Formats: sequence, C-alpha cells, structure tokens
Amino acid sequence: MAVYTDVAADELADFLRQYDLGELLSYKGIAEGVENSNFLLHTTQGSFILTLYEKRVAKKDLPYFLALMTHLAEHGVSCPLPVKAKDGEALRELSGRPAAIITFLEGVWPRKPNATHCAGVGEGLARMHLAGANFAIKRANALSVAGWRPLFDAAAHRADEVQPGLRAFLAAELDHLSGGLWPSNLPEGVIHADLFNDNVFFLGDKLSGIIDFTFACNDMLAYDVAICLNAWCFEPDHSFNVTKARAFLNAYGRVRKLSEAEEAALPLLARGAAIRFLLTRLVDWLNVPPGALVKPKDPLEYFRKLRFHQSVSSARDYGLLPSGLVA
Ligand SMILES: Nc1ncnc2c1ncn2[C@@H]1O[C@H](COP(=O)(O)OP(=O)(O)OP(=O)(O)O)[C@@H](O)[C@H]1O
Ligand SMILES: N[C@@H](CCO)C(=O)O
Repeated sequence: MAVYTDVAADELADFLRQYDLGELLSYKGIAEGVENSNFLLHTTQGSFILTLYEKRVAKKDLPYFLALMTHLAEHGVSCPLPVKAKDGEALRELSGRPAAIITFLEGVWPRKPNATHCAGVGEGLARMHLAGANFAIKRANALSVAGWRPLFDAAAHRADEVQPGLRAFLAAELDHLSGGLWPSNLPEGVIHADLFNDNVFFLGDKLSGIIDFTFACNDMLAYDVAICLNAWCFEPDHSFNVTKARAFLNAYGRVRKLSEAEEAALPLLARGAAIRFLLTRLVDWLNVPPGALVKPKDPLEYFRKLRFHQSVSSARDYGLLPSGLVA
C-alpha cells in the first residue's frame, strides 16, 4: 500500500484504546501498494495492519470487504481477519478516513514469480471461488465494462503524453469491448479482482495467504482468471510466458474446471482485464497527489499485455489443451 494520509502517534494511541490490542509499541507506514494508506502496527498483543481507505474505495462497500474476509477465513481461505473493537465493530474512522485493523499474515509476496508460484495462485484462486459461493452479500464490479469509459474520459486528453497514439488506441479498444461482445452468461461469484503478486503471500513455494480484498465483488469467475493471467503470466519484459499460464490454468482447473464457454471467452476477458488496469494506472500516473508516499505503476506494461491479447485467437494460445484442462 501507500501512505496518502498520515497518522500522528498520539492519535493512533488514542484510536487503539477502542480495541483490546494492548499498548502501541511502534508503527510505520507501508510504502508498497497504490490504493489505500497502510500501517504496520506492533502492540503488546502482536502485529497488525491498519488501513485507511482512500479515494477509490466507497465507504458503503467496506462492510462487504470486511464480512467477505471473515467468510473466506471461515471457509478455509488463508486471509486476514478484521479485528473488532470493544464495541464489536471492525469499521471505524481515523484521520477523517474510514479505517480498519486486520490481522497480520506471515509470508512474503514473490518478487519474481515462477511457474510453481503460478500454480499456487491457480489453486488458491479456485479455492477462493468455491469458498465464496455461499457468501450472502453482493457487490457489483465498479470496474467492469461500464466503469472503463469514465476512466478513459478522465485521462484521454493527456494519454498521448504517456505514449503518442495511446488515446486513439484506447478509444478503439473500448469501442470493441463495449460493443456487445462482453459475455453475460458465464458463471458468476465472488471474485478478488486484484490478485496480483503483491497480494499473494508465500512461505517457500507454498501459498500462505491472500490479502487486499478492496476490489472484491461479484462478477464472472473467469474474469478473475483473466486478471491473473495478466498479472502472473508475463515476464518483466512484458512477453507472455505460456509455461506459467499453463501451470496457473491447470492448477485452477484441478480445483474448479472451466466450462467450454469460459475457456472460449478467455481472450476477450483478458483484453478487458488488461484495459481495466491500463486505465486505472493511466489515471493514477497522471494524478499523483503532491506529497504522497506512492510509486505509481507503469500503465504501458498493460498496453503491451493488451497488444498481446489482441493477437490471441483462442484459449489454446494460453496453454489450454483443446479438450480442456488436462494436467
Ligand atoms: N494482513 C497483512 N499481513 C501482512 N502484511 C500486509 C497485510 N496487509 C497488507 N500488508 C502489507 O501491505 C502491503 C500493501 O497492502 P495492500 O496490497 O493491501 O495495499 P493496496 O494499497 O490496497 O495495494 P494494491 O496496490 O495492491 O491495491 C502488502 O504488500 C504487504 O506488505
Ligand atoms: N494491482 C493494481 C493496483 C491496485 O489496483 C495494479 O497493478 O495496477
């Protein structure tokens, strides 16, 4: 995460008196991530993460995220648990922001993911999809097709500063994706929607936990698969790694088999996932708040990934065998 909103030590110590978490020993802002302000807290009771929710998170959605983490943890997914204050509520306010404390998860996120990590993510994602099946609360995906146009409108006038021709490229791709092709009848459920390598912790080669549910929502499960193909299966030079993709898709399919319709839709869903992150990154790139402790992510990484998906003709190009997922 980043730090957009600072918290003074005495303010934090006061805040912690609402909880049974002991005395504050130390705390520090976490520079990683781009969405919210996060702090690592050490108290006499242990380590915790404090999140102050920022611009892209609607306050009305916070109960969904907090209840989802609790639900998933109760259904076997290793993820942080929201910590309730003495009054039984996890969601509070600090420094004028909605705020929550969650438990600290052991593990490190892989800086250079390999095919074994990709397989771990495939299995973990599928398990999360199954665990979310009976989660009662619903939240629409604010960053699906209908959400991309406003992002484009916000950034279009400066897109060519980032790369000449980017504006026209994005306009054409948006027209293509919003022109009636986007699937509407694929299996839906709870999706993480941001399962990047910095949101998955490993101990050695074994997945130890999933964090950061602030984009979680109800949408097509295969869209989550497409987001992970983008996030995990490309190299630092942005070339596609089919070995990683095959490892990811096979591991996913061993837990939850993709239907033929889901497989057929993957190239289109992967284009959608790529433009979603291209657009949010572009908006962020052009609007870094002065003084914020944040390193904006490169939008052009997703331009290159999107170009790759535009060249894909079928899910076989992602390493899937024609008969389905055979390991
Ligand atoms: N429960 C947790 N246990 C341990 N570390 C955590 C936990 N939650 C967050 N962190 C640390 O904070 C960092 C950023 O967290 P997170 O990914 O939730 O932030 P974000 O701003 O929402 O980022 P993103 O850009 O991924 O959306 C993580 O990479 C990790 O180092
Ligand atoms: N995972 C996102 C940032 C959080 O939405 C990205 O890499 O663009």
